[in-house]
Amino acid sequence: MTTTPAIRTIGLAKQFGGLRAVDDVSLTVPRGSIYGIVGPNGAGKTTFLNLVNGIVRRSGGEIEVLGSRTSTSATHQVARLGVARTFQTIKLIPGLDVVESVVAGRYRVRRDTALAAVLAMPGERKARRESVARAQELLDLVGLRVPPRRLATSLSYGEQRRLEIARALASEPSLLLLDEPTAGMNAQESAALGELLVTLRETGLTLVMVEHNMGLVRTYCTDAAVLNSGALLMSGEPGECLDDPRVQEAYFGRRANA
Ligand SMILES: Nc1ncnc2c1ncn2[C@@H]1O[C@H](COP(=O)(O)OP(=O)(O)OP(=O)(O)O)[C@@H](O)[C@H]1O
Repeated sequence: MTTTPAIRTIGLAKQFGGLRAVDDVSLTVPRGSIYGIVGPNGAGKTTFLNLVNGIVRRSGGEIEVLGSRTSTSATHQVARLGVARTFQTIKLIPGLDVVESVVAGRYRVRRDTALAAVLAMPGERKARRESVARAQELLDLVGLRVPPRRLATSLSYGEQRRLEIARALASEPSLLLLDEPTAGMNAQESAALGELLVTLRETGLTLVMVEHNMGLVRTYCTDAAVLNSGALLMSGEPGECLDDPRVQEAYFGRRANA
């Protein structure tokens, strides 16, 4: 049984010029958790995710992902360890249909090459059939029931968010990082997403989610961390974190005491 955490940061720091976007953050995300990262606007939440998957390089401190030291790793190296990511702004490739959008996410596990695809070699045809079949399974898993040939960008916002998750899952990750997955969703869609996270966790995945929807964090996260001005304010059980007076103060300032 693996005992290394999904993510461990030690004194992690990122400066943009004079701004400390992430400031001395030491955090452990246990495997198998649904880990919520919350905090006011500009707290450093997205930057933290960007540091973990190598989109931005740290200014100081150390990062371990799935048992490997990744402090200086590039995004593709972190991806190869089994890390996938969705973004605050949906990033679907224009012109691709629903199934192709998911297949596009399989690059980490597909062994076929672009040349093989062009030549349509027998091995490539088999790999492609497998990729399409897996894409359809994943669309089912995320509960996206739309015609497979429908253009991805024609889906509703909530559907596109699900499609993004299916695409991220297509790389068969062990750790999925989600940046504000319910942004723009209504209450019903948000709750459905929460249920999806629970289902994904049951498959053995670790999920880390930056989220402004406190109800969702309280209901579905197993653990939470609160960032404020780049620093870790507290971490622990989600309800305890969200009800802590220091966290209320960070969110609402003096109004919390009024
Ligand atoms: N590439 C960058 N260059 C300069 N400053 C940046 C960059 N990325 C983020 N920042 C700054 O770092 C701080 C933290 O930003 P970040 O996006 O991580 O916060 P956040 O907690 O995710 O905010 P929000 O909840 O509003 O998305 C902000 O002050 C932001 O303006």
